[in-house]
Amino acid sequence: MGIEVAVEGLSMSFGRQTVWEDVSLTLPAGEVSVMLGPSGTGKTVFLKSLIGLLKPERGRVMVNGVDMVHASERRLYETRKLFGLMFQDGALFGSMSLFDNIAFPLREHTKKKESEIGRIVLEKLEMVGLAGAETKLPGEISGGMRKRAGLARALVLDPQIILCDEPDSGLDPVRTAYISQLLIDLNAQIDATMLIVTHNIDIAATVPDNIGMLFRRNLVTFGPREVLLTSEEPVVAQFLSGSRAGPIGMSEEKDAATMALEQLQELERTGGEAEGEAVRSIAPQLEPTPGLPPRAAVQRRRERVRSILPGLPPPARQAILAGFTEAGPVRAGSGAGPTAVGLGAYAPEGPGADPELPPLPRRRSSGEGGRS
Ligand SMILES: Nc1ncnc2c1ncn2[C@@H]1O[C@H](COP(=O)(O)OP(=O)(O)OP(=O)(O)O)[C@@H](O)[C@H]1O
Repeated sequence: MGIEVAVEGLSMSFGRQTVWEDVSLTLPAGEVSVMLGPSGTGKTVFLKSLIGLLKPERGRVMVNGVDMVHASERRLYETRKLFGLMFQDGALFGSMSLFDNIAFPLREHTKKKESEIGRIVLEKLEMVGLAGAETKLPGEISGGMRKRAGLARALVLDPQIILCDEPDSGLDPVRTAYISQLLIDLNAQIDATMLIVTHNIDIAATVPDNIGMLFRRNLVTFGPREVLLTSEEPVVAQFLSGSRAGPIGMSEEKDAATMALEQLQELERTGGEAEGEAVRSIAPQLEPTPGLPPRAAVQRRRERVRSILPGLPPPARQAILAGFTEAGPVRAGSGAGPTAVGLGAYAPEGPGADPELPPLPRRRSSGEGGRS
């Protein structure tokens, strides 16, 4: 099972520029969390701070008893092995084949024999739907395939925490739906704690168990997905509806006069109806592809959320309780949820299959799948 990541009072500045301050949250073990936020609010900086690549000036990041902010280089090096990091662009070495790129962490950090390395690399390539592409160079494949290769590389050391920086950037909506499904499938298979940084509302609405949002140097919210998805906070409502009316401007923030004028225009346009209400129905969460095991995190989360239910806002409470009584999450392609509309399940295998899209994951046993 994945490891919990506890962030306590974290503040980060570059010189006189405060990126965010006093951020506290816990990524629950084995659950999938998303961090949203407009451009430039410090999502990538947050991700890098978790793994100790950047040093916030205050606060702690506790992983397995190690504080990633203050630990010695030796302890950091050891603890980083628990992490798999998927960079925005895949961060592959252009002159190396996919095989060598994915084998790189194994050759650097382990003493495994080449035969064992080969077995692991091919297994991870298959997990991300890239079986057969091992001899390709990064320049010979699409952006979506490069992202999946980056994910395969993040998996080779069997991480217990996976950090994904904008897995959807540069991808069309169909490829984004595939990567969403892939992330849920991976969580089902390895039960790792996952944090995904993204602007993408479809990913946020359908993939994670928990969602947070950074804005104006603060963590606006972090908690069960239903809390943000039903939130009436103006910044959240604007972000979810993709509207220009609200506190988020072209350069992240707007002045008060511009906001007041926009609110007036919006009131005139809608005749006073609350902006964004139409998008407040919650899309069902994706579930693993049939044949994969159910996500172990689902049951753990249910118990965890039940224990904090009384302290949550009423709309979130209602949505959570409704979710408890419904049949459960859906898969991309089932027709439910914004990402799912019009998509098939995974691409077909065999002749004529789209080489850009992953094949159906290998089935573990015919009796598994679905949710108990
Ligand atoms: N190494 C660095 N040195 C100085 N400033 C930095 C550094 N890294 C990031 N920043 C600044 O920190 C701020 C947050 O950047 P970050 O890339 O984390 O934002 P983001 O929310 O991930 O944005 P986007 O969604 O556009 O990728 C930006 O103003 C950026 O210029």
